[in-house]
Amino acid sequence: MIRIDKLTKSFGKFRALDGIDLILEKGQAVSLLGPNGSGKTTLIKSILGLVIPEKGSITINGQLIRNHPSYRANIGYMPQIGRYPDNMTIEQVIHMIKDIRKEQTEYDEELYVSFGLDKIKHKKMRTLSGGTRQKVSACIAFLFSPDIYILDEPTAGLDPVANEVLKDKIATECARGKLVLITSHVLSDLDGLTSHIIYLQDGQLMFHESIGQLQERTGETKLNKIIANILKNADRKQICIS
Ligand SMILES: Nc1ncnc2c1ncn2[C@@H]1O[C@H](COP(=O)(O)OP(=O)(O)OP(=O)(O)O)[C@@H](O)[C@H]1O
Repeated sequence: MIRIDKLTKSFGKFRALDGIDLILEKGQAVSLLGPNGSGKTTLIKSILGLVIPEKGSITINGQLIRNHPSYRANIGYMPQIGRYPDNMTIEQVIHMIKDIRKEQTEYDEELYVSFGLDKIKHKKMRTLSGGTRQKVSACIAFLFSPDIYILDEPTAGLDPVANEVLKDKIATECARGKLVLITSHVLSDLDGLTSHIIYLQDGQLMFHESIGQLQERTGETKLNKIIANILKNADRKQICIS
């Protein structure tokens, strides 16, 4: 579904992504992990066409994205921090987004209702808490039922109930054959949800494996233990080599 070949992006002399190769398939819930500054957002922005790589290519459903900008209509994006006009109400923001795609007449408003946004739709965006803004961002990402969801720290600021609502929604969409790419620093939020892990370090791909493979390799079941185990062993190898 998404194929990334030798993707390289520098900001000045600094290389943020260094020859990344990845294949992501439909029905997968892929967690994109790595320390601060490892290149996760740059990779996401490259897929969204918001960052132009200097080398390499990204293909979605067999089409090179640089030649087919319309591919973006098939991606639901939830940014780390959603920015909306302060004086608009929740309802007005949702209407504005729907208006952008007049040709679409059916919407997925499950999250709008499950999050209870329908009950506070007359509230202005500037009056909303951080978590409620996150809920609006999630609703917008899922509104047009795209085939691909890219969710950047989606659970940050959500209360435990909303967190579960969103996780259920992600699992449902994966079961329907959608591809979900998620970044999060809260690994416990990804437990039970993720089918594959991509781990970036200093702009390079450290590993890309299924949860099953990682559990077998480390003997651990929880994501934070799996990652800790791999990083500990990677450190040991480095110490042995140097
Ligand atoms: N527009 C830019 N100009 C210069 N450097 C940038 C730019 N965008 C990103 N970088 C640098 O590229 C590196 C990767 O940044 P990126 O935002 O992709 O990391 P990240 O893995 O998403 O980090 P975090 O976990 O903190 O969100 C960082 O060192 C960052 O400072």
